[in-house]
Amino acid sequence: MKVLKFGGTSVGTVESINQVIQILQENLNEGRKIAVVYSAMGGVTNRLIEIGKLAAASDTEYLQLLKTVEERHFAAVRGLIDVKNQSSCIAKVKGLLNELEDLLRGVSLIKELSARTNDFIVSFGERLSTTIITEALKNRGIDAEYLDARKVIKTNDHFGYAEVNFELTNELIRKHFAQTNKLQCITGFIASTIDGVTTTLGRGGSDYSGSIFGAALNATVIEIWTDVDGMLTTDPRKVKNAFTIPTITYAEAMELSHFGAKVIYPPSLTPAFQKNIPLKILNTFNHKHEGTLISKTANAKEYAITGISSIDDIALVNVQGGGMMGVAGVSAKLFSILAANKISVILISQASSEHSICFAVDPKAAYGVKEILEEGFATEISQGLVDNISIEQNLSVIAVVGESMKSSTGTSGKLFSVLGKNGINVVATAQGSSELNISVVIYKKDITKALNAIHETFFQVDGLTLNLYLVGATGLIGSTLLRQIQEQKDYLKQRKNLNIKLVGVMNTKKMLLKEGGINLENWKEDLLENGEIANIGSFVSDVQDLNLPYSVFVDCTADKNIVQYYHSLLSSSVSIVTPNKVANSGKYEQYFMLQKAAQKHGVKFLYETNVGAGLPIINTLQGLITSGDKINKIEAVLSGTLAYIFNNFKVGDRFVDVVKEAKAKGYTEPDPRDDLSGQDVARKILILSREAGLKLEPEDVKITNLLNDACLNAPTVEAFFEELEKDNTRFEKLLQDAEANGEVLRFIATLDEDNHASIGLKTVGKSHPFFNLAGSENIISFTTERYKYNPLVVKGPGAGAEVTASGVFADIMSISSYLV
Ligand SMILES: NC(=O)C1=CN([C@@H]2O[C@H](COP(=O)(O)OP(=O)(O)OC[C@H]3O[C@@H](n4cnc5c(N)ncnc54)[C@H](OP(=O)(O)O)[C@@H]3O)[C@@H](O)[C@H]2O)C=CC1
Ligand SMILES: N[C@@H](CC=O)C(=O)O
Ligand code: NA
Repeated sequence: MKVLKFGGTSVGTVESINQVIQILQENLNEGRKIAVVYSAMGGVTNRLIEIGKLAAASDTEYLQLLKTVEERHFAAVRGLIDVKNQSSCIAKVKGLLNELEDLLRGVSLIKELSARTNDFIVSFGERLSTTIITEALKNRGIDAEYLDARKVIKTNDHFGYAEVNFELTNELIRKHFAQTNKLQCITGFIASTIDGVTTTLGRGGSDYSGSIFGAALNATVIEIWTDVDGMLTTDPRKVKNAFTIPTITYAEAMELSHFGAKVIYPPSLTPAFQKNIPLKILNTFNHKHEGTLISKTANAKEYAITGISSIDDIALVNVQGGGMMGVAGVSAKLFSILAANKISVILISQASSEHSICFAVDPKAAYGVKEILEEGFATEISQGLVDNISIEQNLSVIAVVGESMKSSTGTSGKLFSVLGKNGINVVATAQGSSELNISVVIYKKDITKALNAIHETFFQVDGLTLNLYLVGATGLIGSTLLRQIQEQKDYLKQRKNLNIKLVGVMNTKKMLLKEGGINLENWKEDLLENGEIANIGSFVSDVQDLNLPYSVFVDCTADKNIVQYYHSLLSSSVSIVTPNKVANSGKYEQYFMLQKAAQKHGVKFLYETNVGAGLPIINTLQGLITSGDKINKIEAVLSGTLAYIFNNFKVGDRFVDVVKEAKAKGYTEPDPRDDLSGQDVARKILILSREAGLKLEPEDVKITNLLNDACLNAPTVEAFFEELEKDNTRFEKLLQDAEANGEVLRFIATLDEDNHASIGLKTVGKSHPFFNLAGSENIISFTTERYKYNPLVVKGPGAGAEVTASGVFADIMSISSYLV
């Protein structure tokens, strides 16, 4: 024998009831013996409760609502049963509705609605749906019979949540089934007292009915048919990669549903669990899907956890007091007060110092709880043993559930690390000693982010996803970066199980954000066609409001204003990667604050390309410092542009043409004067000095500038080129003088032994290590305590789109390995 139970949505419409009939027909075709329990049509129970209340208030609107209930059931009859057979079913339905109407008239006359009457009113929901389905089955030639569960399920008179007399109920069910071979169509949710007064079975009522019948009949399985594909790893409305858990234990299912998984209400399935009858959660609307099998022992698990559930809205009550320490009985008293007042506690956490106990309750109950406790602990409060009962609202709880936690280590470590790296503050935590569940209380605003991050980390269904926001997307570095990511996408997916999802792009004119991701193949057209007017302030707030896990903000501009948003982004746990040097070369205080903000919020602020583009300079320097070395001196060629210019400028050439060439090759700053004025190199040596541990300010760097005032003050880049053309002889002379001595021109940055930073144009001879540089090559020589006699040297192309974008890309990649 198999017991099937169909919920409200499964019997909610003609189409869905047809699905139900098909499922039953398939079972019968296979020769299975089945019994079937039905809920009321979806929404009808609530409607009946509303109607009852209106009637008790003598509000005649109940009659209109009753009409809609009536119409819905008649429509079902018309849709399910052939015209020639409809009349007897219509008569039955009409009979029930008349009875209900009489009852409601009585309620409206006496203006009173007891729990007992309410149970009777709602019982019509299941009686109507089951009557219609039974007739529909008969109409299709199935030998079905209506069974009003009130005949066999016997309870006490706790109306609304009646308790079952199992001895009597089991006997009546068995007796009834022994007498009939017809397919039993059973009303869920309802029962009656021994005297025949209608009762209901409380929350999860129809599941409970299914379980009662399954247990009484020793069913091989109880199938709970609903509108989802079984129990999911987490809430699919919040996490799109949630998937069906194929097998789960009773205990896990209990835990998951205690913390909000709404598919079933396991306490109501206890009769089945006690008899070790497996349960299946199946989808009426996708009936070939395997669903979830709930049994005593589940199959070996692929993952460290089984599922994640959450309650969006909870409040924490914190009872605190120095006097609680070592005073026996405070928590006993606390929980007996809560129990006496029927306050249901979602989670409890007590510090081992016993200084405070906090517990989670429904937010609606929280202030009532505070009052009750203040009254209950009045003496302790007056004696100073309990000094504070406080409430914190706007919280959510997440429970990570799984029996495998018992046998594997590191689950909680991983959980807290995921939360930490995504800047999700844990307000309270509890772990059951059964090691079946770890619960964390977090701020409500972080719930979706937390569920996604935890789900991605533990299940890695579709790999881990970095959410990327790029400002400066249409620029040289930005667009090269997007092309490189696009080219590398498949490799990252296959080899690293990593996705880079471009969520936002922006330039000076437009901005575009898509939570689901912007296609890397046509992002430019998309931005142009669908982008809104650019506004960096609202772009940043959108990033913060989306609050996606593993977020990285990439600034590929040379803009000064964007930098003011860095701190706020890092504080919202968004990592930053940037080739833009402005943030790190402004006031020392700003540089320092950004470093601190990243550390504090568990995110990364990476800027390898600030110096020498993709060359590993910042990382090398950081490695030296963190491993305890001390920098004595840095000497470097740090401008790709100036290196290129002085490698290619020949006597007889126009200096301005070589500068234009460097620009065309993508080496210069958006405004090449930043390079020629020494500004760009000054920024770089300042950043290196700071990385080396010095608190230098921009004005501490001594600059020898290459440009005259006319060039510096030219209003546009074009006008600057015109001025530069006029200054050709000066550059030619510099070159001729150098060549006369067999030397070359090099723009060199130095941090000397006395911690003085300076930059300027120098001539170097053949024996100097900087003599042989080609193209846009940079060279950085670190003399340190450990590299005292022979400096550590990094050399290679230090500018250009490909090498810079790949340096930015490498920083993004290093964030991914830190986060996972
Ligand atoms: N070129 C190189 O070799 C290296 C460059 N860098 C650094 O990389 C950064 C980018 O350089 P590069 O790509 O050459 O510069 P580009 O001028 O080519 O690109 C700059 C991009 O930033 C956008 N932008 C500028 N201001 C804003 C703003 N306020 N809001 C939104 N978008 C803005 C521009 O938009 P729009 O397209 O609308 O103009 C453009 O897309 C610079 O900071 C540079 O110092 C670092 C190392 C090496
Ligand atoms: N304009 C810069 C680019 C790298 O920072 C340079 O020329 O080095
Ligand atoms: Na670099």
